Amino acid sequence: MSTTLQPAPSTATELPPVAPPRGSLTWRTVRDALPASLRKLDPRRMWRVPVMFVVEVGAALTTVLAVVDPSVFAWVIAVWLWITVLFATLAEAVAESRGRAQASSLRATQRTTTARKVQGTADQLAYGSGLASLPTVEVASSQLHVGDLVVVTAGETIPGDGDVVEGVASVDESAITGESAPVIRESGGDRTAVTGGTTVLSDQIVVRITAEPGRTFVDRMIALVEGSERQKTPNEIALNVLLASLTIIFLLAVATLQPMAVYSHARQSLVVLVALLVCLIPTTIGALLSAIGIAGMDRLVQRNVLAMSGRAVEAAGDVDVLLLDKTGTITYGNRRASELLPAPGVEAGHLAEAAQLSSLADETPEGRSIVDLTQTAYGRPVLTDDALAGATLVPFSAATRMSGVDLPGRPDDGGAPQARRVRKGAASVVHQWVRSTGGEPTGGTAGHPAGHPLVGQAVDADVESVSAQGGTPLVVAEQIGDAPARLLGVVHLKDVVKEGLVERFAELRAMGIRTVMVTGDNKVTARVIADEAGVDDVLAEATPEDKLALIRREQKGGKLVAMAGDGTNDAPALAQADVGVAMSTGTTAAKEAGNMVDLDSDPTKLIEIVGIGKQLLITRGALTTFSIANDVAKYFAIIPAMFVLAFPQLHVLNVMHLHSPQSAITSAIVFNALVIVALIPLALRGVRYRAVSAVALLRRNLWIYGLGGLVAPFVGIKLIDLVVSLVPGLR
Ligand SMILES: Nc1ncnc2c1ncn2[C@@H]1O[C@H](COP(=O)(O)OP(=O)(O)OP(=O)(O)O)[C@@H](O)[C@H]1O
Ligand SMILES: [K+]
Ligand SMILES: [Mg+2]
Repeated sequence: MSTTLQPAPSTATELPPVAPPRGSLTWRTVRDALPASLRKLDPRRMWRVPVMFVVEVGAALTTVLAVVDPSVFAWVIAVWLWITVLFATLAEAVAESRGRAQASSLRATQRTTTARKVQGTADQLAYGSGLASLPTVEVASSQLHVGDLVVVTAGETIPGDGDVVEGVASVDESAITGESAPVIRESGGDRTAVTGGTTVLSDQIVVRITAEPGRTFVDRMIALVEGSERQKTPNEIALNVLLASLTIIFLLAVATLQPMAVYSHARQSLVVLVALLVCLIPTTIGALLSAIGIAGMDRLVQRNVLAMSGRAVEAAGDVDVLLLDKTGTITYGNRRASELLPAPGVEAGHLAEAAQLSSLADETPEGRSIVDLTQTAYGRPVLTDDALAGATLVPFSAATRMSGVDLPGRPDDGGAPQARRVRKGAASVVHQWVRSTGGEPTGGTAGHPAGHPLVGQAVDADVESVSAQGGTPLVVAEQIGDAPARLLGVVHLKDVVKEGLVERFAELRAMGIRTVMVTGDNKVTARVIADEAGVDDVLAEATPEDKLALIRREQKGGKLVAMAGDGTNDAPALAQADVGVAMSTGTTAAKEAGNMVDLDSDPTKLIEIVGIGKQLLITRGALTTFSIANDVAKYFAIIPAMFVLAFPQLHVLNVMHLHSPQSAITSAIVFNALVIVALIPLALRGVRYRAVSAVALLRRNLWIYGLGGLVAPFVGIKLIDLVVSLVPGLR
């Protein structure tokens, strides 16, 4: 197996076209979005947003009235009502336009390529090596099916989504992530997944296809960014119900206004009543609601995160607990063997040989690094595959936390006279294994036939010291024949804590979010790393079931839980979490279990995801506040002006001194429409968001958007009235 990566041959890769900056409303974006916004005027679509549907019906009605009984006033109102609806559909179309651009550049990666398919079955996987040398046939990538094995060599395009089952390679994923730095993909560990359409830069890998053509990751991504899969979230539905109820209330209010008006000899025309209704119902938020949701998804996509549901994005905004795994999340994740610590009375060479033997068929990066170390630092020749003839492999799993090999005795052909079993893994489980053979791992002699007095304590001390440095200790033990197993020593796996985590976790704490590190590693290592990284809590020696149980426990207590993970062992927990972010490098199981995928495979991005979720909720809240405050203010701004002729006493309330009832109502309608356009950039960009507590944010936003919403109509309507009053026919 090749573990050194050859330098990458240079390949020209095109980056996706740069979309206009978020939240900008240039002529170009408007022009591009115009056809889509006109299509969205279809009442069958509009119906889904009741507030805007009412406006559209009102626009149609006033148009008819203007035709039947033409007047400048009626036409102006009709036109501005249509503009109001159009601004709403425009907001949504502009929000979607980025996704459309991204989708078309993604489609470009979906060309059919030729794949070299291995003529064999997955059974040949048993030894985890030698697949690439099997005979292959060339087939079109569109003909590949789940379970097929394909060989991909430097310079070739990976023909479909899959898991690397053999080898290690550097891969250019820029076609999908826009990130030009190559990434490592390798078999066995938590970096196995590859995406169709990406290019192998160096070395050779064998990939097992995991998605049928047409159902690949890129297909899903296209559907997502285009918004065709977007469904209203529960929160959006609730808000829509609220807006619809307000609409009905105002509809009744306006309907009952007429009898009173007639009674007081101030009968209002139908056009005025429709205009008044539109002014009072929450059109601002009704028009922008969908754009806010799309923009939130889009902000995630810009950070290379794909959310499979809008619900997940919202949940991210309300998260209470964040679970992070240690290896690869808090640490860099390239855990490598750095040192062998033999037990007293054990030759270093003997420990090295046993460590190598038990790692030969271990396809995890840790396993490979052990083989490397025994060769480079301990000069062990590489054992040939022959050394494993007739052997039974015990593969590593997160549930057993141990791996190894059982070799048969081969006295007849000059091999070892007795059967031999070697194990390596977490200290506690290797201890258990030693006990199961009748050995005593902690006692003075630690099952050592030579009866060395200090083996148990010495190995324990080494485990402790490796852990105290934040390393992962693997204990190696061996059993010859039927004799009790004995400890041979410790392998030190080194990993480094990522930089800048302390600050990020502090930020989360300020937002009121608790961080918990969950790891399969031992308590001491876990504690050391947790302290260095600054997480709030730690769960060590966790099996996949423990992770799942922890999430369920938190959820029972009413908490929303987010988790980042990459391993197959994380999949159950990712599925259970309210927000499950799978690393794109991770295993297919993990990617299918979560409700978000991070293309950059950066678990600390959870922090940004939480920020984006919060920003989405805050933006929606702020604009709802603004919209309703605005409508209330409009009521007081225009009602006195409308009735001032009938009730001269109202003049006291007519603080705005609007020109005439007609100009008042026209100005209010124009203002109502312009507010929507004015707020499109904010809806797309999101309200500025800082890491402070939810209560402080709420208070601040109530002030800004509540008060702003109350004041704005008075200023805006007055200014527009000054202009409108100059128009003949509206005076
Ligand atoms: N290749 C291996 N062979 C034997 N034992 C291993 C191997 N890799 C890991 N272990 C042991 O199993 C334990 C759990 O594995 P692993 O670290 O993958 O768990 P995890 O739950 O994914 O936690 P994390 O990834 O956060 O560290 C390790 O701490 C180590 O003791
Ligand atoms: K309104
Ligand atoms: Mg892991």
